[in-house]
Amino acid sequence: MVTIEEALRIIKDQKISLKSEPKPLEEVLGYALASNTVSPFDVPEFDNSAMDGYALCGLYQEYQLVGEVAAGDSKDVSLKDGEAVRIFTGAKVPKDTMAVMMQEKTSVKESILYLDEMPKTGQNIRRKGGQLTEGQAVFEKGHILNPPSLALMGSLGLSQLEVFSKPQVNIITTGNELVKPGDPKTAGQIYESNSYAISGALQQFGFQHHQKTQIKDDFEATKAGIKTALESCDVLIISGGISVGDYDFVKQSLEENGVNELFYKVFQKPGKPLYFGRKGNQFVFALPGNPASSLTCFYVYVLPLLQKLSGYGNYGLPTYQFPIKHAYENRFGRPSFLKAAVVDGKVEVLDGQGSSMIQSMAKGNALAFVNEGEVLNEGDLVKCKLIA
Ligand SMILES: Nc1nc2c(c(=O)[nH]1)N[C@H]1C(S)=C(S)[C@@H](COP(=O)(O)OP(=O)(O)OC[C@H]3O[C@@H](n4cnc5c(N)ncnc54)[C@H](O)[C@@H]3O)O[C@H]1N2
Ligand code: MOO
Repeated sequence: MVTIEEALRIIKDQKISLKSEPKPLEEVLGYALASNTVSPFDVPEFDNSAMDGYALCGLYQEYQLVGEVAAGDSKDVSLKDGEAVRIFTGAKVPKDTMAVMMQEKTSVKESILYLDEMPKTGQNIRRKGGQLTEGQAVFEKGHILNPPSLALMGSLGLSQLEVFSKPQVNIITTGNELVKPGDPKTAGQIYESNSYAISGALQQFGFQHHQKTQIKDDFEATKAGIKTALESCDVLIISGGISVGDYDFVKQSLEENGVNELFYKVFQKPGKPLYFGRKGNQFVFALPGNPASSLTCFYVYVLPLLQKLSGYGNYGLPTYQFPIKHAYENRFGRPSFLKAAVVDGKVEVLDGQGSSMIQSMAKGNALAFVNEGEVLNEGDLVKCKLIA
């Protein structure tokens, strides 16, 4: 049995080699960049107008109107002192423009432009290189591409990026009692639900599973199922069959498939019988079958590994501290990730902390960490991971 810290440290310390691939800009959200990016040109590339209005040459309150420049116009307009042109947001400002006045502060009579106020030098002009200059560092290798990053890369004209590949994930669920939702079931059977939670949590963080297999509680079937799954994945996530029952065959089947144990059992609730192992460059998590245990272990342990394998520098859900809404004592005898709801900046520990209870987790949005035996008073700060 290891502590939570030891388990996380073992995951963090895994030596891995990252793969990279070129991908189109449309498909790189959530990927980490595999190389540094510098700006190929100044952004913006030319002085341009921040407003719909008038580009002014010289600083006066009256000008002779001599033409128009729209966004995208490439013609070179030159202005003489005392002249102005109609201009629109994003349009290249004529050479010698001193300022742009927004149209709401102007009036025009017979080609004479009148300003309601004196313009100021540089007013409403977005300068060449104002955001980035040619050759300037934009992102370092490892930067995780979020929507504004995609906009920035697009604005640099980059249609394809070199990113770290994401791991291929397979899922196995185990249990004779499990029936696919929608299929008929008999007494003693239940509907299989963990794979939907795991697959959903994968999607929540930009991953997806490749194969999903359901295996009966049978040693040979488990061994064969694991062998097949390991033929096509970087990370195998198994749910159930990892405890000490007579029908829990996962651990032995992993050993017989050449998977080396890195830890088994974590001093925590839920998810005590969690297993983590490695075979070459492949990793295996066997998550305890109880629905809340399996999903909690996904968020706390599986997600950081998947992100590390995707080239993330910082991985795992961040921890935030919130004051607790009510007094609470952890009487579970183990450090606990409690199903909780963070609302209006306060955390509430929800009813229904059993490892099989998924309803409370579904209605909440956080895992609140409370140490073994810890006694909290209303307002005390609690470490939380937000899961929704
Ligand atoms: N003698 C002991 N018994 C148990 C221990 C222990 O230390 N000693 N640990 C308990 C804890 S803690 C957990 S968690 C479970 C984990 O057991 P397994 O990983 O072997 O899981 P199963 O026995 O296969 O299933 C547990 C529970 O979850 C339901 N389940 C399983 N898979 C699914 C699924 N895909 N969808 C929905 N529900 C699922 C299953 O029906 C069981 O009710 O062991 C305790 N026992
Ligand atoms: O620790 Mo067990 O994982 O669900 O209660």
